Amino acid sequence: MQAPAAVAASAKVTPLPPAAERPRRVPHNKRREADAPGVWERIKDHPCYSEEAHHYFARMHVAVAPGCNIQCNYCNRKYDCSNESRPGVVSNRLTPEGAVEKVRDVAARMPQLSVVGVAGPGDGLFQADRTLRTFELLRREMPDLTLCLSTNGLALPDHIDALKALDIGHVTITINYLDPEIGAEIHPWVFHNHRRWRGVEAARILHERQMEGLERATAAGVLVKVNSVLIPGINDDHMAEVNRAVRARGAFLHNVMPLISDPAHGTVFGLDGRRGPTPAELHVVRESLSNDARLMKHCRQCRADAVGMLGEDQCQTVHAGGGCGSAKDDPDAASEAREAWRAVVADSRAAQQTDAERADALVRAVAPAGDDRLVAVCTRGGGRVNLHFGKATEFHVYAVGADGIRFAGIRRADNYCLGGYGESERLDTILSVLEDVSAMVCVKVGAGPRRRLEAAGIACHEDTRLETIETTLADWYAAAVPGSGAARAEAGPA
Ligand SMILES: C[S@+](CC[C@H](N)C(=O)[O-])C[C@H]1O[C@@H](n2cnc3c(N)ncnc32)[C@H](O)[C@@H]1O
Ligand code: SF4
Ligand code: SF4
Repeated sequence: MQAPAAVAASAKVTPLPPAAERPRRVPHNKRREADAPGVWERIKDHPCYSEEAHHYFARMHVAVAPGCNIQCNYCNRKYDCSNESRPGVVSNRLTPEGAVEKVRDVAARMPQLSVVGVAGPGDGLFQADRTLRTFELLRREMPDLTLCLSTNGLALPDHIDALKALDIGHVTITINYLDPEIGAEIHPWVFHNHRRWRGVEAARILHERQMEGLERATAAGVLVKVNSVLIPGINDDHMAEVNRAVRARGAFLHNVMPLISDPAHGTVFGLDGRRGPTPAELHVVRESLSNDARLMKHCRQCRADAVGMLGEDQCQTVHAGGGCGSAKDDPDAASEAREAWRAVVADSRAAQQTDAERADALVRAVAPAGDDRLVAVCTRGGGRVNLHFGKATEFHVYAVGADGIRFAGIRRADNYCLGGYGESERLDTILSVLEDVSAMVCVKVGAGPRRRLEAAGIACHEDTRLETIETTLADWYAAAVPGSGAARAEAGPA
């Protein structure tokens, strides 16, 4: 095989970054993430199915599905804002042929692209012919890309065979409730069997179809992710039951995500003033589900036309046709570049494995029982502590303690530093999203924000080595937790 640089040159793609800058994250979660034979192979390149993979691989949503067969009180597909990043929002709707052209264009410039999904702006199985046609064209032209679908599940039982025939092995179903009384508070109507159903009857139909779709999809070997929107006061006390039910029916991952609610979005919940959960409330619910590895915690609740690595959406530049260069279409060269990127990632993973496993084991060995701390990490990717506090637009939160180093979620807030000065109101928001966090780890933090963070009980730890997150956290832990430094010295270097 050609060297990555040669492949990149021949493909006229964005060259792979120099070796020193390439991500070198360790798949220490691999065993936790994939506990059945063959599963790791199916998730290792999927940025949504594997937290570890999202440091390496990009996804692209193609907005070929405008219509929807149900109504959710948190969704308003008419509202579109180019600066807004949340589900259902989209700037351009595509035909199947237009979608393939877009994917071809992005793939030629982004060797990290591994997954193409249909995720709205409506439901991919309401006008299923558009979605299936898109998959068929993509499967034919770019067979190495993983194809993926998100649906509310109402029409899923009717399309399992068609999805299997196209080798669609990853499907997400949104399931917010089991009890139709609760469901009726979330979904006012569904359109099924040529008529509109309302209230509890509608919610019962949706529930039965979701369970049937889930069972049939998992029986057909599809890796199913279940999305549940956590809506305080409606389904928060119900979430454990939902979790048990979907796991019992073979769901691979459960993504409990916060309600996004704002009157400006024009949704029923937004206009009613129903709030989403705070990050701390979301954390408590996720922890109560206690099946850590099978919970997705790195979801960014993307737009229906999102493109790029999770957390750094490039859809505006890509859809505007600029920003990434102007590579000529050349599917073979782009496919070789993707292959080369996968090889780079495989090497990096192998090389770094020991490092993070050792850090994890070290923390387990030295942590006093019951000591579990949440730490917010500033990273711009690659699994490293490599970002200044003032530039962070999201914090990767880890639980560090007797259970080792566990990824606990992403907390988003606008960055504090606005080029030379800091924004006090933004710091207020950051402090509120980090309310249950006991430390913040970054490359550098200014004296002003440090004072406010520390006054709020958040210790600040600077580390300029650009080390992996796990190694930095193990070092921080040894320094921060009384007694663990000495134990660490006995255990040897991380
Ligand atoms: C990618 S899917 C779209 C496919 C399909 N229509 C569905 O809803 O499952 C969008 C996901 O975002 C969720 N979502 C939409 N609006 C939301 C909001 N305001 N807050 C939280 N989640 C939301 C949906 O429930 C769904 O899980
Ligand atoms: S199913 Fe999806 S697209 Fe349809 S209303 Fe609900 S969130 Fe919106
Ligand atoms: S919304 Fe969540 S699951 Fe879907 S592409 Fe974004 S990160 Fe992945």
